[in-house]
Amino acid sequence: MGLGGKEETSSFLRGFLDKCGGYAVIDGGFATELERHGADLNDPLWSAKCLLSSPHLVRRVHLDYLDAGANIIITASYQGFEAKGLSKEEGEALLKRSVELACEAREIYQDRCTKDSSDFLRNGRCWRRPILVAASVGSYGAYLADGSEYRGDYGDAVTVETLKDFHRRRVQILANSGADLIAFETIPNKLEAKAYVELLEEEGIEIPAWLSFSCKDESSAASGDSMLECASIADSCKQVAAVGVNCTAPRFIHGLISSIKQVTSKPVLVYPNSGETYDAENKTWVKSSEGADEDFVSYVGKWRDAGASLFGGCCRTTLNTIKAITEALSGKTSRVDPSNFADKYM
Ligand SMILES: C[S+](C)CC[C@H](N)C(=O)O
Ligand SMILES: N[C@@H](CCS)C(=O)O
Ligand SMILES: [Zn+2]
Repeated sequence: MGLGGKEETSSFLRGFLDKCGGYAVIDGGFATELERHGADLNDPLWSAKCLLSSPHLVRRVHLDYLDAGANIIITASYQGFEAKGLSKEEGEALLKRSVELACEAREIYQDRCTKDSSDFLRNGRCWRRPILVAASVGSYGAYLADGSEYRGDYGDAVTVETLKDFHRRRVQILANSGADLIAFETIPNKLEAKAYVELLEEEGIEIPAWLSFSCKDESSAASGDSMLECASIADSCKQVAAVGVNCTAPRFIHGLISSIKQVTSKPVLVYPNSGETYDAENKTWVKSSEGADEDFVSYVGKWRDAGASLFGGCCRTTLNTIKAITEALSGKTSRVDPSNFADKYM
């Protein structure tokens, strides 16, 4: 979906949201769905393991989220691959493959809509609409595989320069992979936000990006850095098309949207997790002392009223979460009527 420069980059997501009827649906927990299909992700590569062992499953999960109503599917490139038993070349090929698989799923979905419009009429599964592929870049903490994407405690030895160097190659590759945007996900601190913004500028990245933070309460990123500061850093960069929060307990989302809205007019995205806590040692999720709130969909209307415009789910959310979000938004917005979408957008 080529863009013609930074001016277009900044308005790209707004145009997309207009086409979606004002609000867009992001997919749900990707690894969670892989595990539901039997994938064992107890591996340093985590969900990226399936790019090697079961690419058909990666494509299938993307397709399932499209069937659930997603407008944006996020690639399986979340976990950094360096020094995880792969050569540099193998790691780079895997990054490209992650985008190809998502693009293939989109193509299959769109072909199915074209060829079998009766499918749409029969069960509402297939409905032509704008769909973007977002290339995931998980934080440095994700790569460390010790749960530090939920703490942001990288230590004094890690600087903005360290982080830029760590992320540079992955960002260059994903920017030229055919993805529509880069999803910087689960960012736990302002240091990494600064590194991403500088990297986007230094490398002259021409596809848009979003910056999405993991947070520990209603007003702070996981490290304790203020959300106001984190979102201001994101706001300062032209290539950043949206700012938001992911893999965070639903109970904090409303306050976080208010903080973000105070410092930016860019679109706000939210894709919370189930409210459980990640146990990095065993690579499992445990009930939080405050309880899980899997069924957060009833809050989507309130989050929309607070100013968010992109909604999805992160870890431990499922196809049902995304179906319910799609339903909640289509009941309340001017999302395009599927029956005349083709005339307008295809
Ligand atoms: C979003 S977390 C559940 C991803 C996995 C983590 N980086 C790990 O390797 O343990
Ligand atoms: N896109 C990633 C985010 C993990 S926090 C996933 O859904 O697995
Ligand atoms: Zn998550």
